[in-house]
Amino acid sequence: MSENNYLKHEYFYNRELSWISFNYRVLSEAQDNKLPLLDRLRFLAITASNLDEFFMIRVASLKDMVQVNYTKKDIAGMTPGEQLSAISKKTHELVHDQYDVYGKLISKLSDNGIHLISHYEELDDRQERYVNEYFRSEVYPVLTPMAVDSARPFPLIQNKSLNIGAILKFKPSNKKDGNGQFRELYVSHQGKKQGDNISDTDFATVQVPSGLPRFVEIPAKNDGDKCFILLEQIIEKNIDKLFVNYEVLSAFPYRIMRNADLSIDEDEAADLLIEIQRQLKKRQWGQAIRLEVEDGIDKKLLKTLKKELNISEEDIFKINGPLDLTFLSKLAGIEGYDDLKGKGYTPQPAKWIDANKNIFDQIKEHDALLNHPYETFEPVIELVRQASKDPDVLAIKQTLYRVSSHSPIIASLAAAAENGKQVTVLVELKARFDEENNIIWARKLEKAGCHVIYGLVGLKTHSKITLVVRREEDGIRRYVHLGTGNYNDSTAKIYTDMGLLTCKKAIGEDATAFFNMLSGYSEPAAWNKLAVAPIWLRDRFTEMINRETEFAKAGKKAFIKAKMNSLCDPGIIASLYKASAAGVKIDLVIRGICCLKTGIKGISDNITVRSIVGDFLEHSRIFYFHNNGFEEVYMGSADWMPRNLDKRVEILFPVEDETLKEEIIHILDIQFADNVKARVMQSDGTYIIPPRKIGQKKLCAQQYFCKEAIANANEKKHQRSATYNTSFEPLLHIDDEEK
Ligand SMILES: Nc1ncnc2c1ncn2[C@@H]1O[C@H](COP(=O)(O)OP(=O)(O)OP(=O)(O)O)[C@@H](O)[C@H]1O
Repeated sequence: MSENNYLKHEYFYNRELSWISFNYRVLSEAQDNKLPLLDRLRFLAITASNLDEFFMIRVASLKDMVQVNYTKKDIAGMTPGEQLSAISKKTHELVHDQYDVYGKLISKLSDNGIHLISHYEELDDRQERYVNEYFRSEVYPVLTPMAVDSARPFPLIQNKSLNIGAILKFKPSNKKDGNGQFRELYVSHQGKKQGDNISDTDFATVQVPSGLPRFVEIPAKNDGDKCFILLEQIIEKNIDKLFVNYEVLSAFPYRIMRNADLSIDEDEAADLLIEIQRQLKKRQWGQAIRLEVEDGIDKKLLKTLKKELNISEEDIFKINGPLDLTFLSKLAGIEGYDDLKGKGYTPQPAKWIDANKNIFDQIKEHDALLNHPYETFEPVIELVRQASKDPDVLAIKQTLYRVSSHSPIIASLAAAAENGKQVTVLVELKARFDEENNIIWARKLEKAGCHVIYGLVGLKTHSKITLVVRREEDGIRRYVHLGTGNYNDSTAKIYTDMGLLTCKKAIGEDATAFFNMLSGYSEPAAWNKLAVAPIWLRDRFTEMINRETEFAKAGKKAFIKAKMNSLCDPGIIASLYKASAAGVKIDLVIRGICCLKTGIKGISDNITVRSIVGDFLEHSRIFYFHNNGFEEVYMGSADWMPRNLDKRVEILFPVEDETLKEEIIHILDIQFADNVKARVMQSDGTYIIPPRKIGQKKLCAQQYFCKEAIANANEKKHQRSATYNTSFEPLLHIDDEEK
């Protein structure tokens, strides 16, 4: 059967619904009462920010399709309209479940002495005085109350902003608050008289300032407790002070989400930077696609919002709790309360690289594998830092996608340029939601004398590669770092990513060709080792999958193992189905979206899919092909998604050193053995905790790797000290008591 026979709608899950199922897996972490309370709060916040992004990008894009009457079905056979209906139903359920969890967590927090005021009526006199004073001194000066009437149009409400809408009634001549002369003047200027419809009730809105802390600590009722109130509650309580001469009939918070997708026509944009900056301004005012309001909101207020924001019923979310739960991530970091938090983890010294030694000597001796965040990101920072100072280094080239705000890598690159080295930085400006930040440091690098290039027009450069060219006794040597995650030292502490440090000639030559391709558009005749998207990578993956199919057909052992964030490429999935049908065993760890269905008779019975959601964000992309016993292991920046394979510049690189290869296979195998955080996809698309056989121990892959990294670091320490016995028992299992 050809691949096309595997492209039937019934063989695929819709990607958006699969994503919602992923966010449910994150939510189930927030529901897990074995986890520390504040960690659960953090997971709940993640589900909220994930959902925001989902609406702004995916839902917005489907809305665009519906608007232009695009009715083409997706791979699962759903039109954009059908997808939107299904998404609306599922996200309403998800939000309901989020707030169910929220209620439970808040009540548990309260049991532990951390109280979050849910309505200002709960305040006692002392707290009320505190809140009113806080409003007067900190909040009031920042607010901009905006009245809406026939002469003043509905203001542009910012994307993701939290606002308070109010229905007001004019109170003429209230001596205490002024006598209403200004209002009368205004009314008369409109040619209206007192008592005309404008003076009856008005709508007004005020933005909850995003620059002020979302939650404010106030005196607690009991000694030793902590008590917080949300900023919108403080404003709601004092809203009459914003609208003197009015009676506030009702006031409720609301939040809107707008279409934030940037579809920059890069072919036409003369200057990419200017275009992005222009788009950034525009983003604020995209079409409203979601309105969140408090359950119980005044009907008249809701009607006004609905009309003015031009939003349909299914896009309105009535919420039983505070809007925008992303504030919980900050609350989860509250000082003290260590008993309510996880133990935390400090990335350990890397197994293969000693921070105190010359990094080039070490890479020359042996390729090095880095396993973040279990091992520190320091060797990557150190590579660029030492290169910036090393008199023998001639050039540094690096792709940068998302960096931390005070990136030591940026500082080293700038220092290298100032030290007279050729520094070329390929900056990907279009990393979603990060554009403004990216422009700032790109300019900083340019000022320092780096060649900053902005990638290929129309193709996002998602690869993570660094090349250091060094003059050595026997000639020029190229040192390369290749990774699965961004050069971001902050996220490297919480995202699981892998890296390879090597000075193998073949990879060094490819690295040079890669940068020349990006800066000079010169296409190499052939690559030694790397497979690069968008031209070569899809074919390479397909060939390697098909090769396993052929081995299986020939009655040989055939095995594919892969780990990635998302799998939704129809072509790759069809190749996997074909391979499975031929007898190839395929084990996949897919954290997020997975459009592949397991358990289809004769199609995917040999495929297993599991997802791991844990304290660290699973982010590495690893690929294993049995290759008739000549095992091949690859890592890279690309998921099996059309955007990665066809629209981005991505790199897949092999790990050829036998010891490192074994390490990676071991890393994959531990993830396949996880029976704590893993969830296994069932043939109906649900995910379940893998059942444990009697006597089988619990194994949590992330905890396992933490312990292994600690054990490796200890072993290294012991080796250095002559007084220590060097024998060491590697940790093999997590204790049964462990969560
Ligand atoms: N432990 C966790 N579990 C689940 N989700 C998490 C966790 N930690 C962070 N996140 C969420 O994951 C999001 C980032 O995931 P994503 O796969 O989009 O990463 P990325 O760096 O954008 O990927 P890419 O390499 O494709 O650019 C964050 O915005 C955050 O909301």
